[in-house]
Amino acid sequence: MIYTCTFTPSIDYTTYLSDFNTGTLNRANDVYYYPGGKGINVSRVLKRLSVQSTALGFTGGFTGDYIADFLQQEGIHTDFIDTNGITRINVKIKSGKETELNGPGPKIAPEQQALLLEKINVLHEGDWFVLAGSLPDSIPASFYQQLAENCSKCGIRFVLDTSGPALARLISTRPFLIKPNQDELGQLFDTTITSKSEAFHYATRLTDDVEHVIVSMGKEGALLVSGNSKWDATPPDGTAVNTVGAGDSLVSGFIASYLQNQNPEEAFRYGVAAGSATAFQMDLCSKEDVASLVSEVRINQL
Ligand SMILES: Nc1ncnc2c1ncn2[C@@H]1O[C@H](COP(=O)(O)OP(=O)(O)OP(=O)(O)O)[C@@H](O)[C@H]1O
Ligand SMILES: O=P(O)(O)OC[C@@]1(O)O[C@H](CO)[C@@H](O)[C@@H]1O
Repeated sequence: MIYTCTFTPSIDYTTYLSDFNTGTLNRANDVYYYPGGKGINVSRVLKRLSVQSTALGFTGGFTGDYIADFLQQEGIHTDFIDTNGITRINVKIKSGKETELNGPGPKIAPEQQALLLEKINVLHEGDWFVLAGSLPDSIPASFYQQLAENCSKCGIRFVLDTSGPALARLISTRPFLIKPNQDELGQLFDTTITSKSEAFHYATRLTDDVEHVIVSMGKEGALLVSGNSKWDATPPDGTAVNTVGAGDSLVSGFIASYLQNQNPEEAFRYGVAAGSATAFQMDLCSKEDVASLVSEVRINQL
């Protein structure tokens, strides 16, 4: 079974307008209210790729109810913990350029943290635990470390897609897969990454601890380093409409394919196709979208 865990879910209030200016009134042409947060996106895409998962995490208030109802209507099993607060609304402005305004994560009390540990204690060998999105400062870093170490000890595949100090701290817990984007990888090494060769260089420095390191680089595609093997992917051509969730779709595509044939190169190809399929439309990709792009992903083994 796959469990995704989103500490900081959101409603993604996604607006389309022809022109956006700060310091004045703007009127949107179209608005959409998607359930968001990285782990939730992973669960949504997995479902579209015919893989069932349980979405864990912390939600609250009317926005939290909206997210849970939306996911349940899509046939996704949810098991959220109530925070007693209102889940954030993240604003995504599409006006040729993409501008994002993400709210702060929830305050999570010690008893709510304990509830999450209880839920995770039922996982067993062979399960997957996908910890994705920002991790609130209200929780001590030792808590995340404990979660991750429990996974490693029990033979649970731990997938980590977060950033900043939490990513730095959890690398040593031996995740199965991490997927920083190029900025997040740069932050990890206190540098700025501007090319794939630099990204390969830094990704390779993580392979003692991490089985598969994927670095996503937007329209430049992505790279995968697994042990001594390295692959570079060029994505299909297309017009980006909404890239929110593209990285999460890459993670979902990788997992969905890996479950079938345990082949990292094929999983990577499928993941990149899923990332691009999401980038090319308003909401997240469908299985048909991914199938139509997969042969257009160019993979080069180095
Ligand atoms: N403009 C684009 N054209 C083609 N493919 C794209 C484009 N943007 C993203 N992708 C695909 O999606 C993958 C992930 O994108 P990106 O690197 O932007 O992820 P991210 O920064 O983690 O995004 P998010 O946090 O919003 O999920 C890329 O590796 C690529 O395959
Ligand atoms: O603030 P975080 O947790 O870093 O990112 C949250 C977020 O931007 O990531 C998802 C896309 O990956 C969106 O659904 C969501 O709004």
